[in-house]
Amino acid sequence: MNRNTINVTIPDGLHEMLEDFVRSVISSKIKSRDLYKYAYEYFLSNKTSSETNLNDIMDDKTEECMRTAFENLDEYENRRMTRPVLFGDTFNPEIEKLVLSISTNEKSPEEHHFLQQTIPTTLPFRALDYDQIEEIIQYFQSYNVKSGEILMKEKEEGDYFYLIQIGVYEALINNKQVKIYNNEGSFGELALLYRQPRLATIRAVTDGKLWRMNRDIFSKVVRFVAFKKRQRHLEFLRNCQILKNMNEKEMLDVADALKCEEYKRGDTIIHEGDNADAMYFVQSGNVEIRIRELSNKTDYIVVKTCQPGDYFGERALLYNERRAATAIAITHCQLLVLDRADFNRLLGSAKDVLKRNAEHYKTIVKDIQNKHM
Ligand SMILES: Nc1ncnc2c1ncn2[C@@H]1O[C@@H]2COP(=O)(O)O[C@H]2[C@H]1O
Repeated sequence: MNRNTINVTIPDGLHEMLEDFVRSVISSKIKSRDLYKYAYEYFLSNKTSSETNLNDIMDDKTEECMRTAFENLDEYENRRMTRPVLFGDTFNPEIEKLVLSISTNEKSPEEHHFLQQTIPTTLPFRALDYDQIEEIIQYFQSYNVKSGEILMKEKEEGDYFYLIQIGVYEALINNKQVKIYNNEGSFGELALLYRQPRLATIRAVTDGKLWRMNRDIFSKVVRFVAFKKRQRHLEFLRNCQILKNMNEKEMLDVADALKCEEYKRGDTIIHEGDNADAMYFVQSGNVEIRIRELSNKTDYIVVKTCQPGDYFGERALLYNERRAATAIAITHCQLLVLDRADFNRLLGSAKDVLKRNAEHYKTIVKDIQNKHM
């Protein structure tokens, strides 16, 4: 063999992987300066999702949820989206375009309006913007149902996700009714999200009208929503002073762990004296931090007004104590919530920064109280 010849083996799939990446860069119009960042996120999300199978997502939390599901489907539905949605497929940011080759069907203005109003309130689609909702409306197809029709059967493979416009539907497990949908709600996403057999049978109790989306499109749309959510959280975290020493991977982990909560003006988010289970980042709106006033001159004093980018609720987690103050939404607010387990697992050295900042709280309260005297 010629001494200058090097024997190389090109792994199967390398060519396609690079080709997909290049196509994605071009179609997403990535600028030169963003190339590394984009590549990092692109390969990381592909890696994470291609390494994930049903066993990975069936962790303790999910298993516990599944068990609960058989007893109480409602409870499961409330909790099912509290963890990041993961799939066996590789994620491709090209789905951003949602160019999907299925026949779409025309909608009347009333139908369009119904979908426009209902989609954002449906769990799998909550993170979508107005434009994206407009885009996915076209992939819903109407489906008229007759009373008694079985829409899906327990233990069978999932085919469609359904959104209810009209009609009453019952969910049955082992022929026992576990839930009733009365002219609103959605069903059929669990089997599609988790690649598992249907957990329940759904039967129409009355004639009705549904909107449905097939498995492939649903999974693309939901992965797109998860991708968008991650991007949005990352963007927010990159501007957080307390996290500025974190590397990109650590920040991605935090981004995935965050859960978005909305509060109306006047809502109490946490209450002084309560046990603590999470900390909060203010994504939009303002939150007032109030402490009960013991001198009785006022009911409470305002120790801080949190702006977008600020955080609160970390102190009780840091010191394993009860809440030292009450937090009230003084405008409509969107908050990013990090629960206790993720706080302990993911914040690392950022906790030292939080501790240093929390050391000033007592002085701040004293200063304010002195001003009130
Ligand atoms: N001066 C302050 N004293 C106590 N808590 C404060 C103060 N300013 C802001 N806070 C926040 O209010 C939160 C109430 O819940 P925690 O005690 O978990 O954490 C507290 C802090 O994040």
